[in-house]
Amino acid sequence: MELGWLLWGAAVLLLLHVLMELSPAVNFALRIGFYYLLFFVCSAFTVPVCLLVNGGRTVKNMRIIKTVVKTFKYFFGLRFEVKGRENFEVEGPAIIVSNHQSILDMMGLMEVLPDDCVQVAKKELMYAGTVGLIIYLGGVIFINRKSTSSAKMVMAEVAKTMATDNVKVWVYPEGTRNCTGDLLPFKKGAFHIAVQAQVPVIPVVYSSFTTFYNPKKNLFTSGKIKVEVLPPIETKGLTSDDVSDLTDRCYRTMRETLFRLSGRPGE
Ligand SMILES: CCCCC/C=C\C/C=C\CCCCCCCC(=O)SCCNC(=O)CCNC(=O)[C@H](O)C(C)(C)COP(=O)(O)OP(=O)(O)OC[C@H]1O[C@@H](n2cnc3c(N)ncnc32)[C@H](O)[C@@H]1OP(=O)(O)O
Ligand SMILES: CCCCCCCC/C=C\CCCCCCCC(=O)OC[C@@H](O)COP(=O)(O)O
Repeated sequence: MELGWLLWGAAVLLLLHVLMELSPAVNFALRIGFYYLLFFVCSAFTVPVCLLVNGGRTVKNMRIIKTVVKTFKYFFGLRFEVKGRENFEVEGPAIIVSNHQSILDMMGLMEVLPDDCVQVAKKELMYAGTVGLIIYLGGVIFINRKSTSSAKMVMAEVAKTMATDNVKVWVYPEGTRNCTGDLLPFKKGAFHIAVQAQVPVIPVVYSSFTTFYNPKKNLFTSGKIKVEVLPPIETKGLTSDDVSDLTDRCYRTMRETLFRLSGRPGE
């Protein structure tokens, strides 16, 4: 009986292997499906740990989440090469901005995430089952992208509380995923809060995923991701009139860095 189950298991694994070899679409679906499953299952196990250790919603839970998510890269053969970590060592709060290519960014985020740092996320993620629950417990700030006024109100509140809570805030200024190897124009929310709170902006750039990950081409192989944490950009003395310039400056620096890290000639 047991031998029968073993043979069935081996046959299913063999079939999956053959299908993956034959069809890039199956290969992609299985790998990305496994990625989702890891998040879903690990979140379910991590929720009680966070509740037991820290008692509820707090940024301290991010340390636990980070420890778990940092192991995921080994399943997918991904390597991160990080430079400039020392640039996170500013005293007090800061706004961290980075490029956002795909859901795989969650591994890159956790690879470099400094302590006491919360992220701004679309509110829909709160309803992603166990993942929603764990990111709620981690202190993630949820915004409603369909309502500019409500998103701005939440961001303004963040600008007020980040100093008192002494937290850093991680924002994806492109506002959505973009896996083209370039940057989308930046939204200004992150830069408004940096100026309102008079805290530095720290840009973080991840090299393009396009050589190993492309959902349109069913591509998802192993690969290396270069990450650079850039020097903080000060905002002391800046006013709301300077937000556009600050946004442009940050965008240009990050775009140049993205192209350099991705081995793409600049424009
Ligand atoms: C153990 C297993 C664990 C499993 C889990 C593992 C890992 C997960 C753990 C944690 C990770 C969670 C991280 C999740 C990542 C989620 C990523 C996302 O969800 S990205 C999408 C959401 N983020 C954003 O959208 C941020 C960027 N957007 C903005 O900043 C926007 O500006 C906005 C504030 C959202 C508003 O956007 P909207 O399109 O509605 O308007 P505009 O940007 O066009 O702005 C209009 C106008 O208003 C001005 N403005 C904007 N903000 C402000 C402000 N705060 N104060 C004043 N004025 C503001 C802006 O400048 C425009 O005016 P003008 O055109 O004149 O310049
Ligand atoms: C009972 C409900 C069950 C729901 C089950 C859902 C299971 C979901 C399981 C795993 C989800 C893993 C998601 C990890 C977090 C990904 C963060 C992310 O990258 O979000 C994208 C967002 O930045 C931008 O969104 P868009 O590009 O604008 O779109």
